[in-house]
Amino acid sequence: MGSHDNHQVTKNHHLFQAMGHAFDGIVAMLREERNMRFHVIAAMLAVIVGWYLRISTADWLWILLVIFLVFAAEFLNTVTEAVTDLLSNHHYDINVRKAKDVAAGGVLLAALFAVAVGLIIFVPRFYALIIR
Ligand SMILES: Nc1ncnc2c1ncn2[C@@H]1O[C@H](COP(=O)(O)OP(=O)(O)OP(=O)(O)O)[C@@H](O)[C@H]1O
Repeated sequence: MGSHDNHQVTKNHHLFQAMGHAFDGIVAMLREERNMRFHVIAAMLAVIVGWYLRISTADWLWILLVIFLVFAAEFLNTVTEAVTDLLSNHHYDINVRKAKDVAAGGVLLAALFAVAVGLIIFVPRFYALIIR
C-alpha cells in the first residue's frame, strides 16, 4: 500500500494512490514520533477499560472523539515541525518558535480534554465497582 521509493511531486492520479500516501503518513507517525506511540497506548488502554466496564454508546462516542482529537492534534504538530524546520533550516526564528509552541499547546489542550473525559466516564464506574 505504501510508496517508499517514490519521489512523486505531482498530484495523485487516483484514490488508491492518495490512500497509499495517507497510509505512509500514519506509519511514519507511529515509527518516528514517540509521543504518538504514547497516545496510541493511552487510547488502547481507554478502549480496554471501556470494554471491561461496558460503558454506554454515548460514552464510547466521547472516548472515540477525544482519542481522534488527540491523534489529529499530534499529526498537525508534526506537520508544523516538519514545515517550520524546512523553512528555518534549523536556525533560530521567533516565528518558528511561536508556530511550534502553539502546535504543542494544541496537543496539550486536546490531551487535557481527553483526561477530563476519561475521568468523568471512568471514575464513577470504578467507584461503583469498589463500593459494590
Ligand atoms: N528553529 C527554531 N527556532 C525557534 N525555536 C525553536 C526552533 N526549533 C525548536 N524551537 C523551540 O524548541 C521547542 C521544541 O522544538 P521541537 O518541537 O522541534 O522539538 P521536540 O521537543 O522534539 O517536539 P516533539 O516532542 O513534539 O517532537 C519548540 O516548541 C520551540 O519553542
